[in-house]
Amino acid sequence: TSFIFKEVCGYPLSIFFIVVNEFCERFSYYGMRAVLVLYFKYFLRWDDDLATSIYHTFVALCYLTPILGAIVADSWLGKFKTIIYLSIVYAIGQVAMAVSAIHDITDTDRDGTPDNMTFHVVLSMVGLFLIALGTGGIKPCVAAFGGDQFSDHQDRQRRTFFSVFYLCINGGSLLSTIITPILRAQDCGIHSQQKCYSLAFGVPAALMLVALVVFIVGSGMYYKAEPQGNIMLDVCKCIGFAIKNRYRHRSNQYPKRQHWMDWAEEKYDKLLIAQIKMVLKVLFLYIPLPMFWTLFDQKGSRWTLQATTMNGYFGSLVIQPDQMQTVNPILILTLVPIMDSVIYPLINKCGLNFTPLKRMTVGMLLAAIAFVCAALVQIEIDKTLPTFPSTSQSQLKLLNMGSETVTIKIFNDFFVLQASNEYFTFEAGQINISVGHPEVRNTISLAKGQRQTLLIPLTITDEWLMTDDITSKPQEGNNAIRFVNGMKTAVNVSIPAANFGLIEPFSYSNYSLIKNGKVTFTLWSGSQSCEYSTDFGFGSSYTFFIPSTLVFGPNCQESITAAEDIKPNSVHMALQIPQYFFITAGEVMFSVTGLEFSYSQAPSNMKAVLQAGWLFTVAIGNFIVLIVAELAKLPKQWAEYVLFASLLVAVCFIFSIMAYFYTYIDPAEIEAQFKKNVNEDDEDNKHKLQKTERSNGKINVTKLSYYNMA
Ligand SMILES: N[C@@H](Cc1ccccc1)C(=O)N[C@@H](Cc1ccccc1)C(=O)O
Repeated sequence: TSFIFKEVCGYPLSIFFIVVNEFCERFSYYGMRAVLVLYFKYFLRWDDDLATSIYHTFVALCYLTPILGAIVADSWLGKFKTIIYLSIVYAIGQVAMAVSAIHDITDTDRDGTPDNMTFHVVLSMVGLFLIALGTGGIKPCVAAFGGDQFSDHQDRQRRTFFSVFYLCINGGSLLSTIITPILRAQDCGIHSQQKCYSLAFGVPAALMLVALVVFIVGSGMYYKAEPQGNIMLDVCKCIGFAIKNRYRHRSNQYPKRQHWMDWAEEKYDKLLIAQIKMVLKVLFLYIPLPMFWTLFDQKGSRWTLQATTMNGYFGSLVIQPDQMQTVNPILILTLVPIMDSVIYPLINKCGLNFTPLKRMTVGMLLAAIAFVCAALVQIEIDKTLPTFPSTSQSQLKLLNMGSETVTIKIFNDFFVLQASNEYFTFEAGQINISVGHPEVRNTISLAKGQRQTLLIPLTITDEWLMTDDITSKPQEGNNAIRFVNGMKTAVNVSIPAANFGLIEPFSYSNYSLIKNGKVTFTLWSGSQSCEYSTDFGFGSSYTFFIPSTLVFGPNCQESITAAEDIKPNSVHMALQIPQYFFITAGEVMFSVTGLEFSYSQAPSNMKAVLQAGWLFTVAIGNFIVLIVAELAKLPKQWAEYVLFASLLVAVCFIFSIMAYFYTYIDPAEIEAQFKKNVNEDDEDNKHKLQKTERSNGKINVTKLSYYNMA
């Protein structure tokens, strides 16, 4: 097809539209993904399990649909039209998501909650399906279409293009993962104000429309390779015939052929057979690759969970656990230029031939190192975690509700108690406690596997109270807080985000989860009130004790005592930076190189198909996470990290052997030779090829015979 070819600094101008398109599309995808689980949980009101399963199913679907997009592009519509049509599908999906998040549409009673949840669920599921079809479908086409814009001699420029392409992906995803959570946190609505998911999905929808418009604007400048018929069907038929023919000629009387695909020669074009061999060779090399993604994709799940058990205070800045993920695109934006302009040229200068497959091998090793770092951090975290009772043990803490100190005797040990912060561990089911002078004795039954607090009353002859305490770290960096009322009157405790309710005299509230930062509690007793402020870190649990002597006034700061049930997270989130550094350095070496490798080693009519094969390794990697985590079931998280690191090192070893035997090819050169020779007889053909071999020394005999040209 005809197109206007313009070059800027040796690069086709058309790639400008392609990289801007990719920037907007990735903004759209990652922005929507950043708030998806919260949308399920808080808008659609799904439980955690359903929300995470639907989320992972969606992500997996996004990496399976590239196969569909690639087949349509390479066999039928061509990459350009496939990108246009599937981008429209994608944008419709994003708009459907934005509309599904407008609560006012079905909020007939105007109470701020949707009244017809089915409408919102169905619309958002249709939206997600269209998005998965769109994003996955265009993904292999956009990268390959970008590669198509370069001519055969522009290898260096094409490599730079793939690096810039990767930078745009990460620029877009970085911006959107920062912006959409902010948009979601705004309040919006027509009749009532609610969290603004419609805006958080609306902006990605708008960016997808921008991506589409930018791509269409560049239309006249693209080189558009024509699809060459239903290539995938031909490939399948050709492979099927080769297998059948080989089976038919299995007896020793038939001479062996160099490659099993050569058994298709009786019926199929030699060029097609050669192209299939190229694809199969690369696909075979892909077999170990999913293991890299298995580790890579855990930064979104396991590493974020790890961050929830860490301290996120960076001076006055507080980093939330899921915000640590933005370290990845930030590092990509710095590492890709450093690698391209410093590290790789330096390695070249040292005379080392750092081939794509060697880079990918090093990338895998770096990812394994990242997991060893994660394991070391986990060991540090584990040291700070409380020791919870085993199923045969009980733990007990004592809290003196009176103002006088009391002497307590448990078995034969004496304790002088104001308020205790410590849990004592017991193997026995019952313990004898003697309190005060003269002694009051009591036999306490303890619950196995539980933590409990014994509230010793003001008058020790009164009834003794036992509370059940929290036995796991609060999730997602929250703090679990409760109040014990030691007063003779009921007290109401509230904060803007929670109400602990009315706490009866000598009793206690349930735990409430609150975020980190400074919190001011307001305590009410009748018309009297006072305020108590305190700072919370991440992942702690406290029991606040309101003493009988409390005097209501402007503040009750001095009177209330805090018993620490679980210490706040003390290992700093900055310790995760080395693991992020290594996994991202690994990603640059593995993923950026792999993207370009998949393009450069693919025959011209199957470029998108090989890109889809590359993305398929991501989908398989995600499934392996589920399988290994389910099968291994290791009691310690650090051991699981070490297991994944070891598996990757083993896989990396196998890959390096496979890579050693891989011979790089120039598909364009091989295809050109086939086309040149198509009408010439065998003798003439051989003669010409020998001449080529002598003149450019690039194509070697093994390669010619492998592709059956000689
Ligand atoms: N580094 C990632 C982008 C990212 C952004 C924010 C949080 C985590 C990751 C990236 O470049 N992704 C690329 C390539 C890729 C990586 C993994 C699986 C499939 C593709 C992308 O195209 O999204």
